[in-house]
Amino acid sequence: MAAAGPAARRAVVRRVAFGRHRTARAPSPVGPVETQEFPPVSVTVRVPAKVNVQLSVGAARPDGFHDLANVFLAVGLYDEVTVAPADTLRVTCEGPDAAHVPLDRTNLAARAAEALAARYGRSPAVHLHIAKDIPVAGGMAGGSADGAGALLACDALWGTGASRAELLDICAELGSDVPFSLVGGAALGTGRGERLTALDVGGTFRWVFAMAGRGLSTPAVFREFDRLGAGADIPEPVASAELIAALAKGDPDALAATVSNDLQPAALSLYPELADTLAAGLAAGALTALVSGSGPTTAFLVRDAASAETVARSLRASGTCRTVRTAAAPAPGATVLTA
Ligand SMILES: C[C@](O)(CO)[C@H](O)COP(=O)(O)OP(=O)(O)OC[C@H]1O[C@@H](n2ccc(N)nc2=O)[C@H](O)[C@@H]1O
Ligand SMILES: Nc1ncnc2c1ncn2[C@@H]1O[C@H](COP(=O)(O)OP(=O)(O)OP(=O)(O)O)[C@@H](O)[C@H]1O
Repeated sequence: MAAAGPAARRAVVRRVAFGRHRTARAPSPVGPVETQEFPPVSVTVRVPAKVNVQLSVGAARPDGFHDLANVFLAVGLYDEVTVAPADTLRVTCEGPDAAHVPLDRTNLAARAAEALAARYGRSPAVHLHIAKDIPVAGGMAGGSADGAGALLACDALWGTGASRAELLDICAELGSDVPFSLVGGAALGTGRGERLTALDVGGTFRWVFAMAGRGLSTPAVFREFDRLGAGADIPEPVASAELIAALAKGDPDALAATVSNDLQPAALSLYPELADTLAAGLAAGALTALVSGSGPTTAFLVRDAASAETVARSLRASGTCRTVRTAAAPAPGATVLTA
């Protein structure tokens, strides 16, 4: 599953090095030709979005975070992060939501470059360009994807050779969702979601996503979860064995029967119109409908590609959302693209 695994990473980086970078040939009339590799000119990494098929949330911890049983599934909607040497660290972004993406050092891609540079005692001066297709503030880990993508791209550009464990450590410092953006596939996240155990997926799951008219702030949704649950006894979050079995079987009906999201009531409380989107997708034949993570993107699991088209068409016609996309899962994690 992990396209970002050490062996895979070495392989792709080598592909980039051989495919794209200048190789100097020293003139040598006799004897073997000497070759010398130059560092890459730029590196592009593709990173998937996620949907949470189970999101069980415990009580607020003293540090303000919540313990989770968080079953992530990477889906085939992608951002691409390109990194190239520059005089100073700067970020640019293109895509339908680009206007909502911060271009200063609060951008998760910039923070990732700074974190890796600090660890290796080097300058973080790079130009990071984000081609953004994942909705912003949509509950699909778009910023996290850019953080993981920038980290892997800088690692390849600078030839730092950081281990997978080191990269995952930096990811966890950047945000709870960032480690999963690096590894992709499917995984159970415990702790605040950053401690990952890979899960088997036995087939392709088809999804339709409805993007909402505005975003929701993740901290605000967790706060609303706390407000709605105030005074109640909040159980420890536990992963569902039935759901993990459904993923392993690749069975969409079984998965539809077991998905859950404890943040959904909080997201609906802050954005009540999402109930109309969920109802429209269900009426069109989706096997199940849920808010993706902290929302407000809504996710519809369907049986096959034909059903995805039907549900997508109905959602577009319903007037209850901004845009509609279809995607398959699982998707690989952050991957260096061939030069
Ligand atoms: C809702 C999810 O997307 C589900 O995968 C994640 O739990 C959120 O992950 P994220 O966006 O990477 O969030 P972080 O950047 O780590 O945290 C942002 C804020 O969300 C809240 N937060 C996040 C994760 C968590 N387990 N408990 C929390 O209460 C905290 O208020 C935190 O300050
Ligand atoms: N590279 C980035 N892309 C988008 N937003 C970013 C980025 N870096 C920082 N941000 C900030 O993070 C906020 C949340 O954006 P993001 O798209 O990651 O939300 P999300 O998908 O709901 O996150 P999650 O699903 O991980 O909770 C944005 O409103 C923006 O201020």
